[in-house]
Amino acid sequence: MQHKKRGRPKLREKRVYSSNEHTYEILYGTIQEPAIMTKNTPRNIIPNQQAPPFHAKTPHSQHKVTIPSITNDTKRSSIISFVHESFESPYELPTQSTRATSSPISEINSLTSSNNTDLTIETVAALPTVQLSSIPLTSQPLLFNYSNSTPSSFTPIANTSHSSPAAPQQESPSSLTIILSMEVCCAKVSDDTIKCWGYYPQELAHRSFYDFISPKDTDRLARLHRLLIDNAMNVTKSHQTGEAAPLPPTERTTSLLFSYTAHSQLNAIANGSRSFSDTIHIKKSTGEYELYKVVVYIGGGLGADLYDASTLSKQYIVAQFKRHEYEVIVPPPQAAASNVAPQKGITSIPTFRDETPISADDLVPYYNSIIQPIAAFSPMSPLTPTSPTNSSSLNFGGNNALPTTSTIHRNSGSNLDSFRRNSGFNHQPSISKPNPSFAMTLPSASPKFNIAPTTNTTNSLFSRFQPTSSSPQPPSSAAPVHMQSSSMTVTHPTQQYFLQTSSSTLNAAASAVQNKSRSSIPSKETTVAPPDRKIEMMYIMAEAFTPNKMGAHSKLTVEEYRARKVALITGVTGQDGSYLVEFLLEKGYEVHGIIRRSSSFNTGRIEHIYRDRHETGVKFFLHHGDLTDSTCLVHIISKVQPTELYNLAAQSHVKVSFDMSEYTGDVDALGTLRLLDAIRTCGLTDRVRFYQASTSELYGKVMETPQKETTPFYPRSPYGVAKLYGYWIVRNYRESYHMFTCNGILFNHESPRRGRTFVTRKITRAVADIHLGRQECLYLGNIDAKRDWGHARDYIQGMWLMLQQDEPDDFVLATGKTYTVRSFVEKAFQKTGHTIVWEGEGVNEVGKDAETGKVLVRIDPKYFRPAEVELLLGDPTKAKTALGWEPTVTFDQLVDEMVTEDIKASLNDSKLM
Ligand SMILES: Nc1nc2c(ncn2[C@@H]2O[C@H](COP(=O)(O)OP(=O)(O)O[C@H]3O[C@H](CO)[C@@H](O)[C@H](O)[C@@H]3O)[C@@H](O)[C@H]2O)c(=O)[nH]1
Repeated sequence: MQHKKRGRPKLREKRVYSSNEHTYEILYGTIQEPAIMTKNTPRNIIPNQQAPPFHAKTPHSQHKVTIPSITNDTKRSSIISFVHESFESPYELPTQSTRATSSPISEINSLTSSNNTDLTIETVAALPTVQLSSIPLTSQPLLFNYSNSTPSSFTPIANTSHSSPAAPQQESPSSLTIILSMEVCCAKVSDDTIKCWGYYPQELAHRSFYDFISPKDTDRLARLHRLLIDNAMNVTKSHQTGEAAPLPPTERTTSLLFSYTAHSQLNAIANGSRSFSDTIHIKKSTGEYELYKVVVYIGGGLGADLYDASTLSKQYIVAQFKRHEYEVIVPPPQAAASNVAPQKGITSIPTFRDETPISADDLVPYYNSIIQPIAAFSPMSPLTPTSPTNSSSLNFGGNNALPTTSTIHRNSGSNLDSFRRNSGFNHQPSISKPNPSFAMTLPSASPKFNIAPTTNTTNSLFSRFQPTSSSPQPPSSAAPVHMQSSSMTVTHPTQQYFLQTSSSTLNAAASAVQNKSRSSIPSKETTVAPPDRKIEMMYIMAEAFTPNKMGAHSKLTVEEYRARKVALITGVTGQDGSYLVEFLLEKGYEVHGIIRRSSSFNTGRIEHIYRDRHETGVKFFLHHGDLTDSTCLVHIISKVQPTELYNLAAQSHVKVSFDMSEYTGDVDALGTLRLLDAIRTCGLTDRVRFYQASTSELYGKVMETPQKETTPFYPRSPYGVAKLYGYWIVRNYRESYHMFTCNGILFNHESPRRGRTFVTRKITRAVADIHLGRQECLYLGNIDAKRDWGHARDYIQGMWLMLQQDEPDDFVLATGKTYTVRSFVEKAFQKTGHTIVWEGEGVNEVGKDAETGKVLVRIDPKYFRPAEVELLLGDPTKAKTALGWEPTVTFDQLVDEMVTEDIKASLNDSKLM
């Protein structure tokens, strides 16, 4: 699933903010409402503070939280420190006002490490006073210790009317609700996102919500996510006796119902379930971040049954966001030092300190302590108690530490009770109140509760949740969920269809569709997913091309289509490609070439041909592409609509193929297949003639001499083997799909444009440089290998001829003469007046200048190949007979031309290639 790539972030990331949002540092604590010090407040580091294992629900009132401030902080650039933590939340979203008792920023800045000072933050929300433990200075944000001994010291303060510097008055709504899948992807999005965050709802739809929060808050969202999932699992576990609760499957929960069920109804369905809260920075469309309080709880419905683990994935997450409003008053520095002693009875929970690795298991006690069955007060639950407990008592039993997590396993079936027994953690966690706006009539039995029935029981279902008249937020769930016909087609992108289709295929489809006006794509094809998705997508692509070129050409007969004379060449920047471009342009073709993207210039051989496409009469075009990328191949072929396709691209160096065998196979073998498939995909099977650059390397350890079309193949390198695949897939597609595909089995063909790592060019360039005094010696490998060398320009014509025949076939192109590398060396040096005499044997053999005795040629075993092709000699009879093709350049002429050109190139220090 694409969105999963972004994935659930690691819990532990660096906490120091340093992005375009602000520069500040989060201090993790678990006061019920986040306490925030904002802009221009020096960064405060609150060490050794432990978050409470949960937060007991208390009535909303004003309380004071005392936080020690830290002194001598050298990182003055930090702007904001605040404390927030995932915690169980009341359903409502009370506006929070937080302030610290007065202390100017300058005073805080002047504090020293030996003069720790408490910073008191008072919150309007209901909170016990938190006494902080001692403060060994640390640069890491720590969690609070939380003591049950302090509730009596709650200090209500007068409500403050200070406005938040970080939350200026805005006209946009300050709250909104989003329905998320259980994988935290946006399933249904409030229209208010445009006003609040600047996004159209469609921009969020089906995307991971992680995309829209500050990267530094991903761990917070992850924790909320974890809490919800654990909660759901706990419920399931407790009702599936003897069975370990499995994790919900990671299938997306988006469904038709999200599309056709009102937001308010989805929201209301889950009303009353357990909720958790945190503060999270939302990344707005402007790139700015804004702090929101988010309350999340699990919604039901869509066929879900809370007590059936198999339906866990059909739950969804209701996320309510409210712009966080706060204010800060900094306490005087001298108020600090007294409240730093650690207190007995403090229960610490695992912290998220950067320096202390924490495992998921470390969190189990914490989760267990705060998680209650979400079914307890959920309308989904048949077990909702009739008189929920409101109270919350804390008794930490004097334990200062949680039990080892080895005894408590999230999924091991251990339960909260045993944990409490073992740990002395005798807390009866608070239980979310049911929303008072609901008067529920619950069944005595435990029927499965399906919010999304497929029958018209929907009405009766919702009749159980009639809102009271006094409800401040009457849910609209009284109205039935409007079910849609199951035959309805759906196109939203989270369908399994899309999940199971490779991204490259989808991309290909998308880019192809760009070439087609939407209206011309039959709606049937865009909305119905046939079994074979890839093929279907390809058909869509092929269909998509019709308005552009194929549309114009589709009415042409095959002959008329071919008369357009449009050639597409892969490997256009190579020796053969460059000659072929010239040849085809000469013949009146429109020529398109595919070039690989490269950070260095690789177009030296075609620069003299290329003209800007804005000039008039341009018939040569280049396209970026790669044989390893079928998407781009489909795209290019669809655009170019070639009549002839020449596949000259390859990793063509035999020696290199031993070092890069997989890549060679990918490009040379599968690349050929991709091209052929791309032609078919574009619906051009009977219109494109295909030339494959096969090679005499297929003969390898030759089975007969000379080699002809019928000689058995015996490749001797990864290159040869890959080319063998190419050869056979070309024949196979010819036979299977009646494509006009030809293999040109070309023996070595050289020219001044030959790459300098191939032996002929290596020799002629060295001869030129030695002749000009620019090089001392030429190092070679096996100089006794024999090759049938022709001139590339001759062979280009042979390629073209193959595609002009009535029937596709395979042809050998060769000179019928073979020479050793040694002979080539001698001939080349002869051109510059040096006669080579050979002395020694094997790797010690050297070639000396007969006149001066200077060693001009040496053997370097590094150029030996693991398996050598010793002899190649082609029989071009068939080509001569069927094509009328004959080589025109002799061996002597070839060497002469190459040496001459290399002397020129050396003189000019040409960067020809
Ligand atoms: N490249 C190279 N080859 C050397 C050297 N010394 C000796 N040789 C020998 O020279 C012969 C020719 O080598 P290359 O010029 O690299 O060509 P190739 O291996 O025959 O392959 C070329 O021709 C094929 C057609 O038969 C093509 O398919 C292939 O892509 C490539 O162009 C080989 O037997 C090789 O071992 C050296 O220093 N470099």
